[in-house]
Amino acid sequence: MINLDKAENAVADLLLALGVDEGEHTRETPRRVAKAWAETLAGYNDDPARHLARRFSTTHDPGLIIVAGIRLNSTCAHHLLPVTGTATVAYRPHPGDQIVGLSKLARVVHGYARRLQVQERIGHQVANAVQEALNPVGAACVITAEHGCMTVRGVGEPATVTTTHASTGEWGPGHPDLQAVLADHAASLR
Ligand SMILES: Nc1nc2c(ncn2[C@@H]2O[C@H](COP(=O)(O)OP(=O)(O)OP(=O)(O)O)[C@@H](O)[C@H]2O)c(=O)[nH]1
Ligand SMILES: [Zn+2]
Repeated sequence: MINLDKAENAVADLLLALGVDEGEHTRETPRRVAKAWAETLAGYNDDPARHLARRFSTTHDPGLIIVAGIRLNSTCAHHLLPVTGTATVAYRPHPGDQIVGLSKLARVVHGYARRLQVQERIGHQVANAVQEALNPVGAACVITAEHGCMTVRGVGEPATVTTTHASTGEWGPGHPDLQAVLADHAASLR
């Protein structure tokens, strides 16, 4: 849980250390930044898998379920800079198994993204949470994101985006369900 007062003091120290003072514009910046970090790291207050607890039964084979176009806002653990992009989450229940509400798959992504993260790990955490909760044939999380640490500093490659694939269960790279997931993900980026 973030300590707002300590974070505020630390940001005030940071501005001092950087030797910057923009008068009225930076006077309340330490408090603003502390509150912004509390929002950005809200995922640490959450067990994202809890969103998968409410289940619905089906009277038919639910087939392959893909939620594409989920907004991803995260923070690079190495540089504390934004990672922004799009996630796709998919799973294939066994016929007769229960399903979850579609919004919950986006909530799981948000819960893991709102932490200091590495893109590959977000995908693994999301796919594993779905696999553990529902024990489907397979689950996947595909993410395409822009890393501020590559676009606005450092190597300075503003056009780069990174795509990562995480899959569990029976879904290996050549699996037709996973190919369908990747196609939906690509379509969601257009
Ligand atoms: N695999 C992976 N690497 C990441 C991610 N986010 C940032 N990085 C990389 O983390 C690395 C940190 O490398 P360092 O050499 O320790 O840091 P640096 O000197 O700031 O590196 P540059 O970014 O190359 O300037 C960089 O190559 C980043 O591109 C991520 O989500 N996944
Ligand atoms: Zn980084």
